Amino acid sequence: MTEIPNINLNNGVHIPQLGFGTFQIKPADTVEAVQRAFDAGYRHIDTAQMYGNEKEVGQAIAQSALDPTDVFVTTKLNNNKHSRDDALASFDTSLKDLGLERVDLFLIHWPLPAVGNFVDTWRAMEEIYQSGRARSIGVSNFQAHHIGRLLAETTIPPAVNQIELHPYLVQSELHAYNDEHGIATQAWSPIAKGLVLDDPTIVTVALAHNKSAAQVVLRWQIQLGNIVFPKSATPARIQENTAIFDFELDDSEMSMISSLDRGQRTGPDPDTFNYVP
Ligand SMILES: NC(=O)C1=CN([C@@H]2O[C@H](COP(=O)(O)OP(=O)(O)OC[C@H]3O[C@@H](n4cnc5c(N)ncnc54)[C@H](OP(=O)(O)O)[C@@H]3O)[C@@H](O)[C@H]2O)C=CC1
Ligand SMILES: O=C1CO[C@H](CO)[C@@H](O)[C@@H]1O
Repeated sequence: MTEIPNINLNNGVHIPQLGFGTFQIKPADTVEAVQRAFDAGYRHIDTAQMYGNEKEVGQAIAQSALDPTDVFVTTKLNNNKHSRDDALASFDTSLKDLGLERVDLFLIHWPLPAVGNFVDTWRAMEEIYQSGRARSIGVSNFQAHHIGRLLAETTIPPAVNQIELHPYLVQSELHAYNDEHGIATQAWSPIAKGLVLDDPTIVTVALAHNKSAAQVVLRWQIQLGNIVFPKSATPARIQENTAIFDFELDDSEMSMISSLDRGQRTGPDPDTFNYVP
């Protein structure tokens, strides 16, 4: 595998542009899956308090031959932890479960507009950042108007905005907004949970490059400058999803894939999602 490139975040921290997603990997399967990911060359793991597998991600890191500082670890604040005290306490629990002294990136998982306190939650994230125990802080599922409030009312700009983004939900405007404010875009469900893999345009481009549809979509993401962390519990796919740095899509192929946009979400709409467990 060619080396995975890094993206330089707005605070100078480097993040590998390709990582490994762990949503819906059962705790009992997580150590093995993450270990396979390390063996395949991934050095960036995306987890969340919500996924219930932080302990197992931590075990995989501890059991590997890697120095923990060589693995970029992201976790996310759960929706029922938005108050300052809960945010600080749950962050401590995440560190304990992961077995780490610090994480590389800590995100607010959802803005929860009806709950209405994400600006205060962000101030707790700033405290965590200032304590040095999260090398970077960011947001997930924030729309431009949510980020606008953070930029206007708080001190530290988010390093990333992690949003649903794939060929059926290209998010050009939000991506441009993130760029304009120096915020890196992370694409969750980068292959739309598999939904886009039978698309005839993607299949045609894949055939032209002798690559799989998933590899072509991930390559499209990389060339857009997005940070991706496809999830797979299948050993061959974990490997396959890394083989995306030995070919390039031309401008016309990039446009063909981007033009598949149909504003189709596979997950909740951030403006109306207010679920608190
Ligand atoms: N911030 C947020 O709100 C969210 C963040 N995320 C993060 O993003 C990560 C990725 O998103 P996710 O929703 O998992 O969706 P993905 O777009 O990564 O798709 C995962 C699905 O695609 C399958 N798959 C993976 N690779 C291939 C391949 N090469 N060929 C065919 N099928 C493949 C997997 O199957 P199999 O496992 O059986 O191989 C799985 O069913 C999550 O794991 C999580 O870390 C996700 C959702 C929301
Ligand atoms: O991270 C997550 C995994 O996917 C779920 C369903 O799409 C999301 O709600 C959640 O944010």
